[in-house]
Amino acid sequence: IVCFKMAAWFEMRFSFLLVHFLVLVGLTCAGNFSIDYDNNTFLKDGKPFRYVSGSIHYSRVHPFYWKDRLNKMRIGGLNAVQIYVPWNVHELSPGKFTFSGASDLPQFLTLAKESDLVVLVRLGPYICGEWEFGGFPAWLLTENKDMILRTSDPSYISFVDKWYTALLTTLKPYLYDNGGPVVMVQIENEYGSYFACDSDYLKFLYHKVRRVLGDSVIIYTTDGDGDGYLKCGTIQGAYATVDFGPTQSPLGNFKSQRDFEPKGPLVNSEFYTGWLDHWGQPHSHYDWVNVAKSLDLILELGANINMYMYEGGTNFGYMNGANDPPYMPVPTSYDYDAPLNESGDITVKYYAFRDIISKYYSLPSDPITPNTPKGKYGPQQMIFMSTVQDALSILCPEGPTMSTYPLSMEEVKHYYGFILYRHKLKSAVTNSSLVTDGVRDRGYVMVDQLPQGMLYREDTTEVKVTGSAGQYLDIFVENTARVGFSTAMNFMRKGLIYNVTLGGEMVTGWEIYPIHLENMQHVKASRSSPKLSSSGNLATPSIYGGKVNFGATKDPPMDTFLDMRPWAKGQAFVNDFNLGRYWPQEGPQVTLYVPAPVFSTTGTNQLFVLELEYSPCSRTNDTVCTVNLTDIPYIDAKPAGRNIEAESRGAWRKHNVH
Ligand SMILES: CCCC/N=C1\SC[C@@H]2[C@H](O)[C@H](O)[C@@H](O)CN12
Repeated sequence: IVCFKMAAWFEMRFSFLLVHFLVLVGLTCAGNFSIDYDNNTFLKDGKPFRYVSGSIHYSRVHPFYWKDRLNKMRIGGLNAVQIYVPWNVHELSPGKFTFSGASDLPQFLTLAKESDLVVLVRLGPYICGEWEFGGFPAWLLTENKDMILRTSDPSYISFVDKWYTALLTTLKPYLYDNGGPVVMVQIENEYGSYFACDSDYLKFLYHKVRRVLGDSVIIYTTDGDGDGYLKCGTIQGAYATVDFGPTQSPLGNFKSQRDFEPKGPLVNSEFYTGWLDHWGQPHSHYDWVNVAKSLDLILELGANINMYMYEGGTNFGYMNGANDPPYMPVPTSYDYDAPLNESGDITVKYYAFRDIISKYYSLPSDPITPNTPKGKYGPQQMIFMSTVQDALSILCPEGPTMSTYPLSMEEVKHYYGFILYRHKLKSAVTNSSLVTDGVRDRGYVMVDQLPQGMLYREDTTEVKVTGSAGQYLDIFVENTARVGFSTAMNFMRKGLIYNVTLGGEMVTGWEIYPIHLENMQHVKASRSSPKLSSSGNLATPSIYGGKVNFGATKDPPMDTFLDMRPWAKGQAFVNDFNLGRYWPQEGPQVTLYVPAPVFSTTGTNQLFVLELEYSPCSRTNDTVCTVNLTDIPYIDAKPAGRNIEAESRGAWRKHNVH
């Protein structure tokens, strides 16, 4: 308003100066964020500025809670947040872009600005982040299964170009120079850790951003703190930053940044406050004292810092990622042992880091926001509804694709979750070997819905099968995640990706059923029952449902945690919201976070579960057919027994963490 009145006053008196004045006013009203190389600092509106930032991923927090988390981050003493833009939540199919609902990036940026936080946007197109396929949409693999990701491969670049145009035009109004919160944008992600080292690719990304966003926004890169990483991860014109975890000598960690940026602000773009988990591994935990001391040392240097993660959140649905080798999917919880835990609650790290920050900056006067209340709703009655096979007309309304040989999920354009491969036996088999090393990633083998055994990509490629001619041989495959790191990313097809033999003969003639679990709510209770394998530890993958019982309370539904013990492994929904995967017997995650906003406050609420292996339910005794809604999260169970695979996973962690 001030700017407008000033412009109007000038127009009445010196219209010939108006053009010049408006330009001046425009610059004055908009912000300006730049690098002062002589004084090794950022400048925000001409004044030295050091950011104390935290990573939060909008795709991992229910939109209802975005404001709550951002406000807690501000009160925690932060003046900035860093986000990833996952391509696969914004372009669900080629050319169809969405920035709404849980993918409403403009809304998230608006809320960040309202919380007086500037935003560092990590554009991708690759984001790593233990997110499904590192953020890449899986349909890229349908377009060209030989595409070499993260290179100047023309088939890859053509899709990146279209995606970047949609993203950058959406982002432009939110640049700091245009009055928004976005002060810096990152291209790619730890590119120096990738085998390709394709500078033409980085140049393409850099110039694309410059063409759309203009010359003033700071473009940056992030790499591990080693010259070997920055050698291929940096590009002329983009400010090079590094990432490293708790350290007693941060100046040493910053040396590699100084080797590439002799002048300019020190920046640690990922200061690890905790670490990622893998199914079957102990929950990662970083001691808060050690992390706080290191935070203090970094702030004492005057360096800029982004704490990764500050709010980890949840891999809802099928969006968890995986690492390889060996293949190791990450759980639904992305708690990361972060200062704000998965459900946004304050932890000891929050208090500790806030105290450290208060040595350097005065804290907001607001009181620390209380944690959201949690509902302890107790046991929830479930009932068997149907086996997957008996519900195919609902779960796969489009019907099967017929094929001589198995087709991958990408070839039938079904990218996430589950798919059923069916073959009608031409002759009887008795204890015959079914063999394939093409299952991606877990396959449940059945004949006439009777479980025969399980296939797993890492160690089980054979199952003994018995059946009669005319019976259906079914292989129900779970895609447990596409790897989001290393060269392995380029070999990420899912479902059955190689042929199958039975008794030494090639199996030909398949019906292929993509499974749409979001249709579970329409499945009618069937009269059949799941069949139990001879070993007793596998039952026909089946769907169970139950009406949520909140008890006598009149209060609106609260955040709660779904404890699936003693069920084995599967996928859980509340109404049509896909909470994610559960696997309590594998651990370390046992409970699934259920954000309150997924419950209806007016109608009834339903729980739906696809159980893959074994449920406690039986026709004769439904008192045991329950799941539990508790008020306490449990994500650090000790995986049972010696697990060679888990130990080798530990090797990955040692090998890969720089
Ligand atoms: C040498 C590469 C190590 C892999 N980098 C990791 S493991 C945990 C974190 C997140 O994935 C983050 O998205 C990466 O940028 C850095 N990082």
